[in-house]
Amino acid sequence: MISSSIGELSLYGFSDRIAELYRDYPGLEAARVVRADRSHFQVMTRAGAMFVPRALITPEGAQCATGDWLGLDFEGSLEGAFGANPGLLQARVLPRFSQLIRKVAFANSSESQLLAANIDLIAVVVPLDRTLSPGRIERMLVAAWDSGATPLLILTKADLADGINGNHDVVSQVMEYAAGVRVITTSAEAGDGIEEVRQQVQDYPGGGATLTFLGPSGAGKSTLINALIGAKVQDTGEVREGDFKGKHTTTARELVPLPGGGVLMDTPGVRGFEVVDAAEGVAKVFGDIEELFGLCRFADCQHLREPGCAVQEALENGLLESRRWQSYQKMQREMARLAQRKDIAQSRSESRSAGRAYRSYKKIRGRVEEGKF
Ligand SMILES: Nc1nc2c(ncn2[C@@H]2O[C@H](COP(=O)(O)OP(=O)(O)OP(=O)(O)O)[C@@H](O)[C@H]2O)c(=O)[nH]1
Ligand SMILES: [Zn+2]
Repeated sequence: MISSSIGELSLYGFSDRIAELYRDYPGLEAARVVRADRSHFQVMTRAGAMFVPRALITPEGAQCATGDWLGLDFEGSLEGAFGANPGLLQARVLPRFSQLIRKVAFANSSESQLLAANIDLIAVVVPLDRTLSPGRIERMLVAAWDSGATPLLILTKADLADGINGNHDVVSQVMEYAAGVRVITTSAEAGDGIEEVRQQVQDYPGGGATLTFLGPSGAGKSTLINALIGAKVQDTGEVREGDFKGKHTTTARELVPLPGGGVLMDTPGVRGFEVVDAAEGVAKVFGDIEELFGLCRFADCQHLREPGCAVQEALENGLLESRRWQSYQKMQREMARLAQRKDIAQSRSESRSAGRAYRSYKKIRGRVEEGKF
Protein backbone atom coordinates (compact mmCIF):
# COMPACT_ATOMS: atom_id res chain seq x y z
CA MET A 1 0.00 0.00 0.00
CA ILE A 2 1.10 3.52 -0.67
CA SER A 3 1.23 5.16 2.69
CA SER A 4 0.10 8.73 3.14
CA SER A 5 3.75 9.75 3.05
CA ILE A 6 5.35 9.42 -0.34
CA GLY A 7 8.67 10.72 0.98
CA GLU A 8 11.39 11.31 -1.58
CA LEU A 9 9.15 10.24 -4.44
CA SER A 10 7.53 13.66 -4.58
CA LEU A 11 10.90 15.01 -5.75
CA TYR A 12 10.86 12.52 -8.62
CA GLY A 13 7.56 13.58 -10.18
CA PHE A 14 5.01 11.81 -7.99
CA SER A 15 1.96 14.07 -8.24
CA ASP A 16 -1.82 13.66 -7.99
CA ARG A 17 -1.77 12.66 -11.65
CA ILE A 18 0.57 9.75 -10.83
CA ALA A 19 -1.30 8.83 -7.65
CA GLU A 20 -4.37 8.43 -9.87
CA LEU A 21 -2.43 5.96 -12.01
CA TYR A 22 -1.63 3.76 -9.01
CA ARG A 23 -5.24 3.62 -7.93
CA ASP A 24 -5.70 0.86 -10.53
CA TYR A 25 -2.93 -1.18 -8.93
CA PRO A 26 -3.84 -1.60 -5.29
CA GLY A 27 -1.22 -3.21 -3.13
CA LEU A 28 1.72 -2.21 -5.33
CA GLU A 29 4.38 0.19 -4.09
CA ALA A 30 5.16 3.15 -6.33
CA ALA A 31 8.66 3.41 -7.79
CA ARG A 32 10.20 5.44 -10.60
CA VAL A 33 13.09 4.28 -12.76
CA VAL A 34 15.93 6.77 -12.35
CA ARG A 35 18.49 4.82 -14.32
CA ALA A 36 18.50 1.79 -16.60
CA ASP A 37 21.46 -0.56 -16.68
CA ARG A 38 22.10 -3.80 -18.47
CA SER A 39 20.95 -6.17 -15.75
CA HIS A 40 18.94 -3.95 -13.45
CA PHE A 41 17.13 -0.68 -12.96
CA GLN A 42 17.80 1.82 -10.25
CA VAL A 43 14.45 3.01 -8.90
CA MET A 44 13.33 5.58 -6.37
CA THR A 45 10.70 4.58 -3.82
CA ARG A 46 9.12 6.57 -0.99
CA ALA A 47 11.73 5.08 1.31
CA GLY A 48 14.74 5.70 -0.92
CA ALA A 49 16.61 4.19 -3.88
CA MET A 50 16.83 0.47 -4.63
CA PHE A 51 17.66 -1.89 -7.47
CA VAL A 52 15.18 -3.92 -9.49
CA PRO A 53 16.62 -6.80 -11.51
CA ARG A 54 15.48 -6.78 -15.13
CA ALA A 55 14.22 -10.34 -14.73
CA LEU A 56 11.50 -9.17 -12.33
CA ILE A 57 9.94 -6.70 -14.82
CA THR A 58 6.38 -7.62 -15.84
CA PRO A 59 4.50 -8.06 -18.08
CA GLU A 60 7.11 -10.47 -19.36
CA GLY A 61 9.17 -9.02 -22.20
CA ALA A 62 7.97 -5.48 -21.53
CA GLN A 63 10.40 -2.71 -22.29
CA CYS A 64 11.24 -0.39 -19.44
CA ALA A 65 13.29 2.81 -19.37
CA THR A 66 14.30 5.79 -17.30
CA GLY A 67 11.14 7.67 -16.32
CA ASP A 68 8.89 4.60 -16.12
CA TRP A 69 6.58 4.20 -13.14
CA LEU A 70 6.67 0.71 -11.64
CA GLY A 71 4.35 -1.06 -9.26
CA LEU A 72 6.50 -3.12 -6.89
CA ASP A 73 5.05 -6.24 -5.39
CA PHE A 74 6.76 -7.30 -2.15
CA GLU A 75 6.47 -10.52 -0.28
CA GLY A 76 6.58 -8.49 2.92
CA SER A 77 6.74 -4.72 3.12
CA LEU A 78 8.83 -2.15 1.29
CA GLU A 79 10.65 -1.29 4.51
CA GLY A 80 11.31 -4.92 5.28
CA ALA A 81 12.74 -5.54 1.84
CA PHE A 82 15.11 -2.60 1.94
CA GLY A 83 18.73 -3.26 1.25
CA ALA A 84 19.17 -6.44 -0.69
CA ASN A 85 15.45 -6.61 -1.61
CA PRO A 86 14.97 -10.38 -1.38
CA GLY A 87 11.25 -9.81 -0.85
CA LEU A 88 10.63 -8.22 -4.25
CA LEU A 89 8.42 -10.55 -6.29
CA GLN A 90 7.77 -8.50 -9.42
CA ALA A 91 7.90 -4.98 -10.82
CA ARG A 92 5.00 -4.09 -13.04
CA VAL A 93 5.45 -1.39 -15.72
CA LEU A 94 2.52 1.04 -15.50
CA PRO A 95 0.93 2.66 -18.57
CA ARG A 96 2.92 5.63 -19.89
CA PHE A 97 1.90 9.22 -20.56
CA SER A 98 4.58 9.54 -23.20
CA GLN A 99 7.50 7.61 -24.62
CA LEU A 100 10.50 8.27 -26.81
CA ILE A 101 11.08 5.34 -29.09
CA ARG A 102 13.93 4.85 -31.50
CA LYS A 103 12.71 2.90 -34.47
CA VAL A 104 15.58 1.21 -36.15
CA ALA A 105 15.41 -0.72 -39.38
CA PHE A 106 18.38 -2.73 -40.51
CA ALA A 107 18.54 -4.76 -43.67
CA ASN A 108 17.18 -7.84 -41.98
CA SER A 109 15.38 -6.71 -38.89
CA SER A 110 13.23 -3.98 -37.53
CA GLU A 111 12.94 -3.23 -33.87
CA SER A 112 12.09 -0.37 -31.65
CA GLN A 113 14.00 0.66 -28.58
CA LEU A 114 12.41 2.54 -25.73
CA LEU A 115 14.74 5.40 -24.82
CA ALA A 116 12.75 7.18 -22.12
CA ALA A 117 9.28 7.25 -20.62
CA ASN A 118 6.89 9.75 -19.09
CA ILE A 119 8.59 12.94 -20.24
CA ASP A 120 6.21 15.91 -19.97
CA LEU A 121 8.27 18.64 -21.59
CA ILE A 122 10.86 18.21 -24.31
CA ALA A 123 13.02 21.27 -24.80
CA VAL A 124 14.44 21.35 -28.32
CA VAL A 125 17.71 23.26 -27.96
CA VAL A 126 18.87 25.38 -30.89
CA PRO A 127 22.08 27.42 -30.63
CA LEU A 128 22.16 30.88 -32.16
CA ASP A 129 25.92 30.88 -32.67
CA ARG A 130 25.55 29.07 -35.99
CA THR A 131 23.25 29.14 -38.98
CA LEU A 132 19.82 27.80 -38.18
CA SER A 133 18.84 24.50 -39.71
CA PRO A 134 15.05 24.66 -40.10
CA GLY A 135 14.85 21.04 -41.29
CA ARG A 136 16.61 19.86 -38.17
CA ILE A 137 14.41 21.96 -35.89
CA GLU A 138 11.34 20.48 -37.55
CA ARG A 139 12.63 16.94 -37.16
CA MET A 140 13.28 17.42 -33.46
CA LEU A 141 9.86 19.02 -32.97
CA VAL A 142 8.21 16.15 -34.81
CA ALA A 143 10.02 13.69 -32.53
CA ALA A 144 8.91 15.64 -29.47
CA TRP A 145 5.24 15.81 -30.48
CA ASP A 146 5.24 12.19 -31.51
CA SER A 147 6.44 11.06 -28.09
CA GLY A 148 3.31 12.47 -26.49
CA ALA A 149 5.21 15.17 -24.59
CA THR A 150 4.85 18.93 -25.07
CA PRO A 151 7.73 20.54 -26.96
CA LEU A 152 9.41 23.80 -26.03
CA LEU A 153 11.95 25.52 -28.20
CA ILE A 154 15.00 27.01 -26.50
CA LEU A 155 17.29 29.30 -28.46
CA THR A 156 20.64 29.34 -26.66
CA LYS A 157 23.70 31.57 -26.84
CA ALA A 158 21.68 34.70 -27.52
CA ASP A 159 24.80 36.66 -26.57
CA LEU A 160 26.58 35.26 -29.64
CA ALA A 161 23.69 35.68 -32.08
CA ASP A 162 24.39 39.08 -33.60
CA GLY A 163 27.43 38.39 -35.72
CA ILE A 164 26.09 35.16 -37.18
CA ASN A 165 22.40 35.53 -37.70
CA GLY A 166 22.71 39.17 -38.67
CA ASN A 167 19.79 41.47 -38.15
CA HIS A 168 17.17 38.91 -38.99
CA ASP A 169 14.47 38.56 -36.48
CA VAL A 170 15.59 35.06 -35.64
CA VAL A 171 12.90 34.40 -33.07
CA SER A 172 10.04 35.19 -35.40
CA GLN A 173 11.70 33.15 -38.15
CA VAL A 174 11.96 30.17 -35.82
CA MET A 175 8.41 30.59 -34.56
CA GLU A 176 7.27 30.06 -38.10
CA TYR A 177 8.84 26.59 -38.19
CA ALA A 178 7.76 25.88 -34.66
CA ALA A 179 4.01 26.31 -35.17
CA GLY A 180 2.50 27.04 -31.80
CA VAL A 181 5.46 25.92 -29.71
CA ARG A 182 6.63 28.15 -26.86
CA VAL A 183 9.97 29.77 -27.79
CA ILE A 184 12.40 30.86 -25.06
CA THR A 185 15.69 32.65 -25.69
CA THR A 186 18.51 32.04 -23.24
CA SER A 187 22.02 33.19 -22.61
CA ALA A 188 24.15 31.34 -20.13
CA GLU A 189 26.56 34.26 -19.91
CA ALA A 190 23.95 36.58 -18.47
CA GLY A 191 21.70 33.86 -17.04
CA ASP A 192 18.86 35.12 -19.25
CA GLY A 193 15.85 32.93 -19.89
CA ILE A 194 16.59 30.32 -17.21
CA GLU A 195 13.79 31.59 -14.99
CA GLU A 196 11.37 31.30 -17.92
CA VAL A 197 12.36 27.67 -18.51
CA ARG A 198 11.94 26.96 -14.80
CA GLN A 199 8.52 28.60 -14.92
CA GLN A 200 7.38 26.31 -17.74
CA VAL A 201 8.28 23.30 -15.62
CA GLN A 202 6.61 24.64 -12.48
CA ASP A 203 3.43 25.68 -14.32
CA TYR A 204 2.95 22.27 -15.92
CA PRO A 205 -0.66 21.16 -15.30
CA GLY A 206 -0.85 18.67 -12.46
CA GLY A 207 2.68 19.49 -11.26
CA GLY A 208 5.78 17.35 -11.01
CA ALA A 209 6.73 17.80 -14.67
CA THR A 210 9.62 15.85 -16.14
CA LEU A 211 11.76 17.90 -18.52
CA THR A 212 14.38 16.73 -20.98
CA PHE A 213 16.63 18.38 -23.57
CA LEU A 214 17.09 17.44 -27.19
CA GLY A 215 19.62 19.06 -29.45
CA PRO A 216 22.87 18.80 -31.38
CA SER A 217 26.23 18.52 -29.69
CA GLY A 218 27.49 21.84 -28.39
CA ALA A 219 24.03 23.40 -28.41
CA GLY A 220 24.33 24.30 -24.73
CA LYS A 221 22.27 21.55 -23.10
CA SER A 222 24.70 20.83 -20.27
CA THR A 223 25.08 24.53 -19.63
CA LEU A 224 21.30 24.91 -19.36
CA ILE A 225 21.05 21.88 -17.12
CA ASN A 226 23.73 23.21 -14.79
CA ALA A 227 22.00 26.58 -14.64
CA LEU A 228 18.65 24.96 -13.81
CA ILE A 229 20.13 22.79 -11.12
CA GLY A 230 22.44 25.44 -9.82
CA ALA A 231 25.33 22.98 -9.55
CA LYS A 232 27.12 20.46 -11.67
CA VAL A 233 24.81 17.57 -12.55
CA GLN A 234 27.59 15.13 -11.90
CA ASP A 235 27.76 16.34 -8.31
CA THR A 236 24.01 16.45 -7.86
CA GLY A 237 23.15 13.22 -9.61
CA GLU A 238 25.80 11.00 -8.10
CA VAL A 239 24.72 8.59 -5.45
CA ARG A 240 26.34 5.83 -3.50
CA GLU A 241 24.24 2.74 -3.20
CA GLY A 242 24.69 -0.74 -1.94
CA ASP A 243 24.46 -3.22 -4.81
CA PHE A 244 23.23 -6.79 -4.48
CA LYS A 245 26.47 -7.94 -2.94
CA GLY A 246 26.48 -5.11 -0.42
CA LYS A 247 29.34 -3.41 -2.28
CA HIS A 248 29.26 0.36 -2.71
CA THR A 249 29.14 1.68 -6.23
CA THR A 250 28.83 5.15 -7.67
CA THR A 251 26.37 5.80 -10.47
CA ALA A 252 24.73 8.90 -11.87
CA ARG A 253 20.97 9.00 -11.78
CA GLU A 254 19.38 10.11 -15.01
CA LEU A 255 16.51 11.78 -13.19
CA VAL A 256 17.46 14.74 -11.04
CA PRO A 257 15.02 16.75 -8.91
CA LEU A 258 14.99 20.45 -9.79
CA PRO A 259 15.05 23.08 -7.08
CA GLY A 260 11.59 24.61 -6.99
CA GLY A 261 9.85 21.53 -8.43
CA GLY A 262 9.92 19.27 -11.44
CA VAL A 263 12.43 16.67 -12.52
CA LEU A 264 15.20 16.85 -15.05
CA MET A 265 15.84 13.84 -17.24
CA ASP A 266 19.27 13.59 -18.77
CA THR A 267 19.86 10.28 -20.50
CA PRO A 268 22.63 9.98 -23.07
CA GLY A 269 20.35 8.13 -25.51
CA VAL A 270 17.84 10.96 -25.67
CA ARG A 271 20.09 13.99 -26.18
CA GLY A 272 20.69 13.62 -29.89
CA PHE A 273 17.39 11.98 -30.77
CA GLU A 274 15.82 12.80 -34.12
CA VAL A 275 12.75 11.55 -35.82
CA VAL A 276 12.67 8.64 -38.25
CA ASP A 277 9.09 7.50 -38.13
CA ALA A 278 6.49 9.74 -36.60
CA ALA A 279 3.22 10.11 -38.45
CA GLU A 280 1.47 11.97 -35.65
CA GLY A 281 4.31 14.39 -35.04
CA VAL A 282 4.49 15.12 -38.76
CA ALA A 283 0.82 16.05 -38.72
CA LYS A 284 1.46 18.53 -35.90
CA VAL A 285 4.41 20.24 -37.55
CA PHE A 286 3.20 20.01 -41.14
CA GLY A 287 -0.55 20.09 -40.56
CA ASP A 288 -1.02 23.11 -42.81
CA ILE A 289 0.54 21.22 -45.71
CA GLU A 290 -1.60 18.15 -45.15
CA GLU A 291 -4.66 20.37 -45.08
CA LEU A 292 -3.80 21.60 -48.56
CA PHE A 293 -4.10 18.06 -49.89
CA GLY A 294 -7.83 18.17 -49.27
CA LEU A 295 -8.12 21.19 -51.54
CA CYS A 296 -6.54 19.60 -54.61
CA ARG A 297 -8.96 18.98 -57.47
CA PHE A 298 -8.10 15.27 -57.71
CA ALA A 299 -8.30 13.06 -54.67
CA ASP A 300 -5.24 11.12 -55.81
CA CYS A 301 -3.23 14.25 -56.65
CA GLN A 302 0.54 13.64 -56.50
CA HIS A 303 1.10 17.41 -56.12
CA LEU A 304 3.50 17.50 -59.08
CA ARG A 305 1.91 19.26 -62.03
CA GLU A 306 -1.74 18.18 -61.93
CA PRO A 307 -4.28 20.90 -62.72
CA GLY A 308 -5.97 22.33 -59.65
CA CYS A 309 -3.21 21.22 -57.26
CA ALA A 310 -3.51 23.29 -54.09
CA VAL A 311 0.10 22.60 -53.10
CA GLN A 312 1.54 23.90 -56.39
CA GLU A 313 -0.74 26.89 -56.12
CA ALA A 314 0.39 27.65 -52.56
CA LEU A 315 4.02 27.32 -53.65
CA GLU A 316 3.47 29.71 -56.56
CA ASN A 317 1.76 32.42 -54.60
CA GLY A 318 4.22 32.11 -51.71
CA LEU A 319 1.76 30.78 -49.12
CA LEU A 320 3.89 27.66 -48.82
CA GLU A 321 7.65 28.00 -48.53
CA SER A 322 9.35 25.63 -50.95
CA ARG A 323 11.91 24.70 -48.30
CA ARG A 324 9.14 23.44 -46.01
CA TRP A 325 7.54 21.48 -48.83
CA GLN A 326 10.88 19.80 -49.56
CA SER A 327 11.40 19.10 -45.89
CA TYR A 328 7.95 17.50 -45.68
CA GLN A 329 8.59 15.35 -48.77
CA LYS A 330 11.96 14.25 -47.45
CA MET A 331 10.41 13.13 -44.18
CA GLN A 332 7.69 11.25 -46.03
CA ARG A 333 10.28 9.45 -48.15
CA GLU A 334 12.23 8.40 -45.07
CA MET A 335 9.11 7.11 -43.39
CA ALA A 336 8.11 5.16 -46.49
CA ARG A 337 11.55 3.60 -46.67
CA LEU A 338 11.34 2.59 -43.03
CA ALA A 339 7.87 1.11 -43.47
CA GLN A 340 9.10 -0.94 -46.41
CA ARG A 341 12.03 -2.33 -44.42
CA LYS A 342 9.65 -3.17 -41.60
CA ASP A 343 7.47 -5.18 -43.97
CA ILE A 344 10.47 -7.12 -45.21
CA ALA A 345 11.66 -7.79 -41.67
CA GLN A 346 8.16 -8.85 -40.67
CA SER A 347 7.77 -11.37 -43.48
CA ARG A 348 11.25 -12.72 -42.79
CA SER A 349 10.51 -13.24 -39.14
CA GLU A 350 7.19 -14.86 -39.99
CA SER A 351 8.86 -17.32 -42.32
CA ARG A 352 11.53 -17.92 -39.69
CA SER A 353 9.00 -18.80 -37.03
CA ALA A 354 7.09 -21.00 -39.49
CA GLY A 355 10.38 -22.78 -40.14
CA ARG A 356 10.98 -23.14 -36.42
CA ALA A 357 7.53 -24.60 -35.85
CA TYR A 358 8.06 -27.12 -38.63
CA ARG A 359 11.48 -28.14 -37.31
CA SER A 360 10.15 -28.70 -33.80
CA TYR A 361 7.25 -30.69 -35.28
CA LYS A 362 9.74 -32.89 -37.13
CA LYS A 363 11.79 -33.37 -33.97
CA ILE A 364 8.75 -34.51 -31.99
CA ARG A 365 7.64 -36.75 -34.84
CA GLY A 366 11.11 -38.28 -34.84
CA ARG A 367 10.96 -38.96 -31.13
CA VAL A 368 7.49 -40.43 -31.40
CA GLU A 369 8.72 -42.71 -34.12
CA GLU A 370 11.67 -43.72 -31.96
CA GLY A 371 9.17 -44.61 -29.25
CA LYS A 372 10.42 -41.96 -26.81
CA PHE A 373 6.98 -40.56 -26.04
N1 LIG B 1 28.56 32.51 -25.06
C1 LIG B 1 27.79 31.49 -24.70
N2 LIG B 1 28.31 30.26 -24.68
C2 LIG B 1 27.51 29.23 -24.29
C3 LIG B 1 26.17 29.43 -23.92
N3 LIG B 1 25.63 28.24 -23.60
C4 LIG B 1 26.62 27.33 -23.77
N4 LIG B 1 27.76 27.93 -24.18
C5 LIG B 1 29.05 27.27 -24.49
O1 LIG B 1 28.87 26.37 -25.56
C6 LIG B 1 29.69 25.21 -25.41
C7 LIG B 1 28.84 23.94 -25.51
O2 LIG B 1 27.89 23.93 -24.45
P1 LIG B 1 27.38 22.59 -23.76
O3 LIG B 1 26.42 23.00 -22.71
O4 LIG B 1 28.53 21.74 -23.35
O5 LIG B 1 26.64 21.89 -24.98
P2 LIG B 1 25.83 20.49 -25.01
O6 LIG B 1 24.62 20.73 -25.79
O7 LIG B 1 25.67 19.97 -23.63
O8 LIG B 1 26.78 19.58 -25.85
P3 LIG B 1 26.90 17.96 -25.80
O9 LIG B 1 27.35 17.60 -24.42
O10 LIG B 1 27.93 17.66 -26.85
O11 LIG B 1 25.56 17.40 -26.16
C8 LIG B 1 30.37 25.36 -24.06
O12 LIG B 1 31.67 25.84 -24.30
C9 LIG B 1 29.53 26.41 -23.36
O13 LIG B 1 30.28 27.15 -22.43
C10 LIG B 1 25.65 30.77 -23.96
O14 LIG B 1 24.47 31.06 -23.68
N5 LIG B 1 26.50 31.76 -24.35
ZN1 LIG C 1 -2.08 18.43 -55.26
